[in-house]
Amino acid sequence: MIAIGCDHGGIAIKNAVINYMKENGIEYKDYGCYTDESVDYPVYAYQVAKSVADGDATLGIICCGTGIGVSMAANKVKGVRAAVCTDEFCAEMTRRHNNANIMCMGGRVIDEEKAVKLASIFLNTPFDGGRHEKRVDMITQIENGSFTL
Ligand SMILES: O=C(CO)[C@H](O)[C@H](O)[C@H](O)COP(=O)(O)O
Repeated sequence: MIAIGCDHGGIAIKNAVINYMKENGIEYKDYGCYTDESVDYPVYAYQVAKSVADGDATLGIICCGTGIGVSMAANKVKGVRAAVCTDEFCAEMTRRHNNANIMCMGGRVIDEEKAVKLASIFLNTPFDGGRHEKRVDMITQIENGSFTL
């Protein structure tokens, strides 16, 4: 299951990504928001992040105006590696190298077509492992307070 959420700044691209997932039979849970009324992005970022961190969702997508606010909030949840992506290369590399489990996008930065393209790449690209495994483990150690130089 893919967890997805947004604030008012990201609702148009979130809806486009939801349409893509519907068309492709991808199971998802939409944590809101559901209108373009102004809301507070941490409310939605937190719910998607929790869903991924708890193992309910395999991956998550969160959209706000820039993608930055939701990524900051999501990355405060233990176990989350959320990446802001604005292009195809980053959407691919953050899965292959960082094993990102959440992608964040900005509805005031990219259009709906680009958001769908980035989502399809993010959802279909596996982690490369290998040398990247150790580096991702270091991120987890920083998170746990066990990282040493
Ligand atoms: O958190 C953000 C910026 O990093 C998001 O883009 C929000 O969507 C944005 O701050 C909302 O702004 P608004 O002026 O309240 O619509």
